Amino acid sequence: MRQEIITQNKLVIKIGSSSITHENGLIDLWKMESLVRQIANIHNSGKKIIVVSSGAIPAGMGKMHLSERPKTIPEKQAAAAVGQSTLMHMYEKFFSEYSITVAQVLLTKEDMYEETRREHCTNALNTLTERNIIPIINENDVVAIDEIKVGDNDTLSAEVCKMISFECLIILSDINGVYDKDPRQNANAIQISEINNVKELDSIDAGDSNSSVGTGGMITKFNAARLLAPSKINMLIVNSQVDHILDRSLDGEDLGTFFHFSNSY
Ligand SMILES: Nc1ncnc2c1ncn2[C@@H]1O[C@H](COP(=O)(O)OP(=O)(O)O)[C@@H](O)[C@H]1O
Ligand SMILES: N[C@@H](CCC(=O)OP(=O)(O)O)C(=O)O
Repeated sequence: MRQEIITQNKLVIKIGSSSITHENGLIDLWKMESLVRQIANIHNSGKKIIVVSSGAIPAGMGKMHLSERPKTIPEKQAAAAVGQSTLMHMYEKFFSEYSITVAQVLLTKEDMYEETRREHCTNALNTLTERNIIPIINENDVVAIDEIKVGDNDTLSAEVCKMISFECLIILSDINGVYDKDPRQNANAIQISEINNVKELDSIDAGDSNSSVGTGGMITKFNAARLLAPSKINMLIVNSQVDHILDRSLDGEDLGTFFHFSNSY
């Protein structure tokens, strides 16, 4: 079942904040460089890639020397504004080493759910990928206040994957995959290799994030899975810190948790 990923050529890769930042929010250059190199290599192999990257608020937090994640809306907006440009600057720098052009795409909830805007957005993303440019998407946190926010990039990346009919969403996280309960709270938690039906999610204890930079934990990853299942789109959650994680996952190695939805639902 897992082998199906080998033949999938249209991938959305979602990068969680912890996969590219230090706990203090500043960009972790080794982590980002390693992920960019792997993504560039997959891109060179001919697959279509869209990146959804978190990290603007932590990066802004780091650059503004804030000791903790901002709580008020204006502070979050300010941190996102500072951090987003830092994030893109670093992606530009690393991808340009492999002669790959990237494009910043900032989305709001209306772009996902309002028909005309959704269509415009789909056209823009298709044009970029057809021209071999890698779109790097984030929520537009500077203008999206709580009531009009998607709120987390697990959900956003699933919506993007559906919108452009890509085949698989790969979520790069700080954990090896899904466990039957949060392994950071339960030492005896057992990892799950494959989920074949969305109903299986109901019996798993999905908790919130435990890190200073993450949003939503496993709760929002399960939301993403529930969005993808009816469209028969697969999903994979893997630990971004495992050596050569993307290459190995795309070779069909049994890493992380594979949500095999293409034949189910
Ligand atoms: N059942 C579960 N299996 C695995 N991780 C879980 C589970 N429930 C909660 N979590 C938490 O979800 C976290 C990953 O989500 P998050 O903190 O948002 O990080 P990221 O932004 O890197 O995806 C894990 O570090 C873990 O603490
Ligand atoms: N849009 C926010 C990211 C929100 C989010 O979902 O974060 P994460 O749980 O680290 O993927 C930012 O750029 O900081």
